[in-house]
Amino acid sequence: MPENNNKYKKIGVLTSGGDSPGMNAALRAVVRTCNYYDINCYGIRMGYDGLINDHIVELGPRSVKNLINKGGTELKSARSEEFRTVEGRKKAAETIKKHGIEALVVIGGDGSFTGAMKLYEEQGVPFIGIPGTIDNDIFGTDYTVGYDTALNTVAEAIDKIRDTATSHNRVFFIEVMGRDAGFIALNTGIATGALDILIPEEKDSIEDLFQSFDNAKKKGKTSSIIVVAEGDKLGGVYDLAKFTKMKYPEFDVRVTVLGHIQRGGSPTVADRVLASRLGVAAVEGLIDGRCCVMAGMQSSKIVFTPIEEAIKKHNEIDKELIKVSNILSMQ
Ligand SMILES: Nc1ncnc2c1ncn2[C@@H]1O[C@H](COP(=O)(O)OP(=O)(O)O)[C@@H](O)[C@H]1O
Ligand SMILES: O=P(O)(O)OC[C@H]1O[C@](O)(COP(=O)(O)O)[C@@H](O)[C@@H]1O
Ligand SMILES: [Mg+2]
Repeated sequence: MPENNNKYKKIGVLTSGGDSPGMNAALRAVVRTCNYYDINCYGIRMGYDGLINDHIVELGPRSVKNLINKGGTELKSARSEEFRTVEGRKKAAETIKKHGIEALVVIGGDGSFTGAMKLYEEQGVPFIGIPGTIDNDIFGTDYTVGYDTALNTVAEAIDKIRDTATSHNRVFFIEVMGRDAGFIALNTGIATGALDILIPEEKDSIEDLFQSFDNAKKKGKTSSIIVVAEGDKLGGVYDLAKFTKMKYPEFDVRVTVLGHIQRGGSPTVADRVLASRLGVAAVEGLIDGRCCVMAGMQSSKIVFTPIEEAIKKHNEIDKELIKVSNILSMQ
């Protein structure tokens, strides 16, 4: 029998915040690792709402069969307003106590980790986080679970838009997800040969955008794709399209908002492997007595990062990527 130093007998697992492809693979890994170490695993449905409302089911290795390839989250997710209150978190702690759950694995993003930290500080419930969000906006891991799948979904969609953009000599503004982060926009922009990429981390100006159009005209380009992160500060895609049309009345401008298709679909191999490794690491981390950390992957190695750092610090946008995009798009 493998060693379970911390003597945990019951661990709960939940998915919270925006779902992401690979959350199911992480769940499967957590459940099966618990079983390996002779720990009973409890699935909490609907994120923190499930803790508050006692929606808890015991999960064994067979309960997570046929899940590794499925998008979404079998446990379901929620953005729980009640959990943001001290009262809500008290109710959550009562449910945890009632079931004898001793620690949690929280699969989610920065918001979910903030909530878990408060639950620990106020109610003493230990936890380890697994970064599950398409946004890749969490410090302490090179990639979050779901990001790679989202990149591929976006690239496939933009490739299709390129076909019609080229056929009609059109300019397309394409909005991709990322409330506060430009990772999806920057990487898919490079991958799809965007003329310009607008992200919240960079100070863009409309003049810079117009300069890209002027340059494209000079180079003889007849259609263009501009990838815009949802959280870009310059304005939304519709305003950008309007201003562009005002400046260049001869342009045939269209807008596509890719929206929630970016969050669905079967996870890529990279996401499945990442989720599986982090799921095992999270349970083993708890067994080793770790708390209030996030299991992440840096340079292909498991790294545990204090949750405050994971939330507060930010993965910097790699300036080299911006340079690559600029060099390649302006030729
Ligand atoms: N400051 C906070 N205090 C307590 N709970 C929070 C806080 N921020 C987020 N949460 C909880 O975590 C949930 C998920 O957070 P959210 O920001 O929506 O997604 P993500 O975890 O993907 O970033 C919220 O709905 C809420 O229940
Ligand atoms: O599905 P919702 O609630 O409309 O949220 C949309 C947001 O969720 C995300 O897809 C993921 O964000 P989180 O991981 O923080 O939940 C963002 O990119 C997007 O802005
Ligand atoms: Mg978030």
